[in-house]
Amino acid sequence: KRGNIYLSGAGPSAWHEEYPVAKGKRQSPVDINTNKTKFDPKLAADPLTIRFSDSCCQSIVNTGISFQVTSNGAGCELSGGPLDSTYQFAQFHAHWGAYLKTTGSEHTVDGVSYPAELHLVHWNTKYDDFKDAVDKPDGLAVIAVFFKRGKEHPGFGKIQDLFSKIPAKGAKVNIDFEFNPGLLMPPDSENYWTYLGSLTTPPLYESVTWIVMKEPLEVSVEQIAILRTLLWETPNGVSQMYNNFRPPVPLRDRVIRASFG
Ligand SMILES: CC#CCNS(=O)(=O)c1cc(S(N)(=O)=O)ccc1C(=O)O
Ligand SMILES: [Zn+2]
Repeated sequence: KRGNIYLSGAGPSAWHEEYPVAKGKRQSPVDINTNKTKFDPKLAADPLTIRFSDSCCQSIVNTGISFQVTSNGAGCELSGGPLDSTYQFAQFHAHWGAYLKTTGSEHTVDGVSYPAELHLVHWNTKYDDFKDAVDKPDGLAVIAVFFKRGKEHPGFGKIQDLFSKIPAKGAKVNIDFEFNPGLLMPPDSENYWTYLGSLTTPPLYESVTWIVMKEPLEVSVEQIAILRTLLWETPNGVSQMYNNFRPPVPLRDRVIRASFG
């Protein structure tokens, strides 16, 4: 089915046909070559301030390419570090791979993938709203958190319990319990890499300041499998959602800065 951007045609490698910016100068994701990152003491001097609240997540929707927990952003703001203004939390979603595969994340570290990657999307409050910010060069800031297999993460499990209620594209349910997205930050969220990039799905706007946490978050192997119980449309009908990630693209003329030495 044409609707599936990862499975229709040649997938991500064909996106440039409809979205020429796919071959642009500040596309995402990228491989983070830790020998070429540059420690920037300014990032440590003005620490990234990540504020979330218990009441900021309203609903969860199946977007057809991932789940998306949406927020009105109340009390959830991001500032400091590489950011010159305050960004407000809008939604989080994830990307993941296939059964028994090690791929799944979008960013890689020294060529190594994680099984999944969480994205917490924020928009620059200098603009009127998300829609106004989404295509501006400083419009969005996305925190990326790698998932690695380990101990169970009960907090994320509460979100995954809702997956069975959103079986198809467009399905949406309210979140009627308190969920603080701060639970999804790794224990140490001072160490991150940052670079100027883009959305990793069409329309691929070059509007994202990426903040990639160095430390992954542990979730259980069962929780990684539960991601694949979400459903999406494919050329062969409705099936399990997996491999909804764009592989890394060339870094071009960019340097990835590190908040740590
Ligand atoms: C118009 C437009 C737009 C972008 N929307 S998004 O920032 O929520 C987003 C961001 C990303 S990502 N992977 O770049 O953070 C992926 C998917 C989405 C989405 O629409 O579902
Ligand atoms: Zn994403």
